[in-house]
Amino acid sequence: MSASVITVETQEDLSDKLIIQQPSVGLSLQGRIRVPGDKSISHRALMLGALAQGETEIQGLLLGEDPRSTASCFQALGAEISELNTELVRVKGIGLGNLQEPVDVLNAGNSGTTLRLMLGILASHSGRFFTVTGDGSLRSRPMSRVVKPLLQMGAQIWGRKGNSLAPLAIQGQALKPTHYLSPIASAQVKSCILLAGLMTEGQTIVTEPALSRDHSERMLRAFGANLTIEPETNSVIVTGPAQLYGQKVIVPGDISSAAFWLVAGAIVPGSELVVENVGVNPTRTGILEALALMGADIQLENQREVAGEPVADLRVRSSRLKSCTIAGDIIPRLIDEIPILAVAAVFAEGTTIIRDAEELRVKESDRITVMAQQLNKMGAQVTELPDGMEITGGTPLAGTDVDSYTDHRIAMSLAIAALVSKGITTIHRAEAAAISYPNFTATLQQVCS
Ligand SMILES: O=C(O)C1=C[C@@H](OP(=O)(O)O)[C@@H](O)[C@H](O)C1
Ligand SMILES: C=C(OP(=O)(O)O)C(=O)O
Repeated sequence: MSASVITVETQEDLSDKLIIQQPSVGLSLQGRIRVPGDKSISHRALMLGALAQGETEIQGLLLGEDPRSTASCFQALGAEISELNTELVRVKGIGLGNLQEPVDVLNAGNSGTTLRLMLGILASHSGRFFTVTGDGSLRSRPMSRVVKPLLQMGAQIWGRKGNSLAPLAIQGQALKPTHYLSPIASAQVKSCILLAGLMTEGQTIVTEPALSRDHSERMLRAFGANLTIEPETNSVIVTGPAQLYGQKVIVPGDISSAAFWLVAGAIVPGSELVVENVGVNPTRTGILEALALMGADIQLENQREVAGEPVADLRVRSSRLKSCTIAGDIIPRLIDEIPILAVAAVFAEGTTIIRDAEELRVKESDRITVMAQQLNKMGAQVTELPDGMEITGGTPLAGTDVDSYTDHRIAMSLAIAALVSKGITTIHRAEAAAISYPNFTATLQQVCS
């Protein structure tokens, strides 16, 4: 059904206001859509392509700001990367150990994945000096989680606040292998150490308390690294020194981006949407399990494997949602989807509890505080917990002025909440969506018309 009014106004400071007016006649979302390429896989394809011998071809790369940051860092390190597009990006690798010393500071922008994974690569490139930084958000995010294990491997890294904050300076070294017992389940920590282990003689082992996304393991193996996985202990072993060889990578749609449409389709009455070609790697499908617990009607169709990653089309039909509790080992498998899950909980009957998610406090924004404050401004009942949120659903929302705090996932989550809020919602600094989802507003307009 048409009639919803969605406009974007660009401000003098170049930030965007996304204005969403709820239609007076019922809105329902319909159609078949695609979401942009997976952000985690896009970063890794660019990085491994740069480190490999020979050419890597990437289809379906995410053209968001974060992978652009990765591409520009690795260009500055000597890799030849063709113009970024979704059809075909070619990366001419320079081979492990051959990165150039860049003539300027490497800037990871807003991207934690770029900075943390790149640190493992730089620290192990002996004889070269690197400096790395990021935007205001990234410069406030903790880097000690990767600096500490790298120091344990003999790396030389300096930075603000006891080497815990960017900007950081790195003197590349031949590292020694380690067995790192990570206190947190983090794919960025795991991947950083595995990448450092590629050039390190012997067995580098990472053990994490719960399983985090395994895209690095899948892609490293495909590129020729010697990797052993011990699922019973959540451990990965890389034996170095490795050689990587250029590959063909096909990037599936990002389930973290699909999550906005899954929740929108579930909460907007009378909706039916199909999100095609979505990556459904089991280390990422916590959102599907959480929404199923809440009574969402989501079906996986046309399940297949594409270039080493499971893929499916996801059909969602609106339904009455009920509350649930989300905690424990599922958290790393839906960590980026918690802001949109909070929106689902606002429209569910009963009180939803989200716990063990303190990581959200150190993402692009403090996603617990920001989501609670912004949803409460719209009339929701969200209470902050130290490690999550308690959300009592069922109170109708009313549009008002809200702010993304320059966090892409917050901007898009608030836009979906606005579809079911009375009146007009204005989302300030909505341009943040382009970090992971450049054409979000266009797809929003498409499903609403
Ligand atoms: O490795 C990755 O690509 C990512 C890992 C996650 O972070 P953590 O490893 O910090 O949990 C996730 O939040 C981030 O968006 C992407
Ligand atoms: C946390 C995120 O990304 P990163 O850590 O790479 O900035 C995210 O995309 O939600």
